[in-house]
Amino acid sequence: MVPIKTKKELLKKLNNINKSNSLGLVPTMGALHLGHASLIKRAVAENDFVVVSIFVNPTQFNNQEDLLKYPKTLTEDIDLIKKIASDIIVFAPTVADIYNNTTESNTYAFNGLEKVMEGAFRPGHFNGVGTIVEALFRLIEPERAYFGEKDFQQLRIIQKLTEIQRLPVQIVGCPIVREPHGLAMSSRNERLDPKVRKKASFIYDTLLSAKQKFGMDNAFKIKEWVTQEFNENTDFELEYFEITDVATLTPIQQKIENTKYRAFIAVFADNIRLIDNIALN
Ligand SMILES: Nc1ncnc2c1ncn2[C@@H]1O[C@H](COP(=O)(O)OP(=O)(O)OP(=O)(O)O)[C@@H](O)[C@H]1O
Ligand SMILES: CC(C)(CO)[C@@H](O)C(=O)[O-]
Ligand code: BAL
Repeated sequence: MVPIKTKKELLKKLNNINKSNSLGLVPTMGALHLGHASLIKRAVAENDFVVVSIFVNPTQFNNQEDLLKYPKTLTEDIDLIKKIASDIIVFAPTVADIYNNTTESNTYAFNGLEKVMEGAFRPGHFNGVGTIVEALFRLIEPERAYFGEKDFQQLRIIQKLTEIQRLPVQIVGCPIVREPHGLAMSSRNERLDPKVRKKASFIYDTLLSAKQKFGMDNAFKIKEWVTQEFNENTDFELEYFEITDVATLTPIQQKIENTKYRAFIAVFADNIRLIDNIALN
């Protein structure tokens, strides 16, 4: 399995596939783990052909250190993909090939979705994500594309992107895969000190307790409780905790009748930023 390095080569490969075959796309930034594997397996089960893209997209990073230190493990990534299916097409282009040396993002209006949580704390992030995902969709023209609920807000952004840009692709959301102690799998976990990584189950434990308390308390009280928990824990620094109406991802303070809620969290551990989320009802 040899990764395809250029758009031109990829188009040549895709042109050899009969148009009656379905094509699934799994966009990633590499350093693959079992969370990615679950997306790839689902794509393989639901499509005749699958493309996995591996591209650390510079325009979605608002922090240069985060970009420079992003783990890169292409050889191991290929091994993981090969074990799932030998005919998966791996697309691992260079920045120059994708952006033609102008690393500018498009500007999108995602109906306010881009202004809360990840959008608020990572300025320009969703414009960068939209730019690369739109470029991949236009290049590859998949019938289905697979995204993880670990990045739940991103999943919603991509659904909005396909709507506003009229991109004919079905977006498939996949459940969060966790490490044995509950920490959501993430490529950035590789950068954690092993001791801190073990302790980071604290993040998911907090979400589980918040879910339990949410049955009895209001959103404001839960937020106060979570803030207090993090104030007392010196290993982790809370960036945000929000309870949202899952239909709009608008943060709420009070419960509203007949509404589904989801809680979102972003935390720094060892200067590494981790996110997670949970359905509350
Ligand atoms: N634990 C997980 N469970 C399910 N899907 C996941 C998980 N981790 C990542 N994904 C999904 O895989 C796709 C590619 O994600 P990406 O390559 O950024 O990996 P990542 O582990 O999220 O890395 P990081 O959070 O460190 O950027 C995204 O759609 C993402 O939501
Ligand atoms: C969707 C994506 C591959 C775009 O670079 C990235 O944001 C990710 O890995 O979640
Ligand atoms: N997994 C989301 C991509 C990012 O953190 O930039």
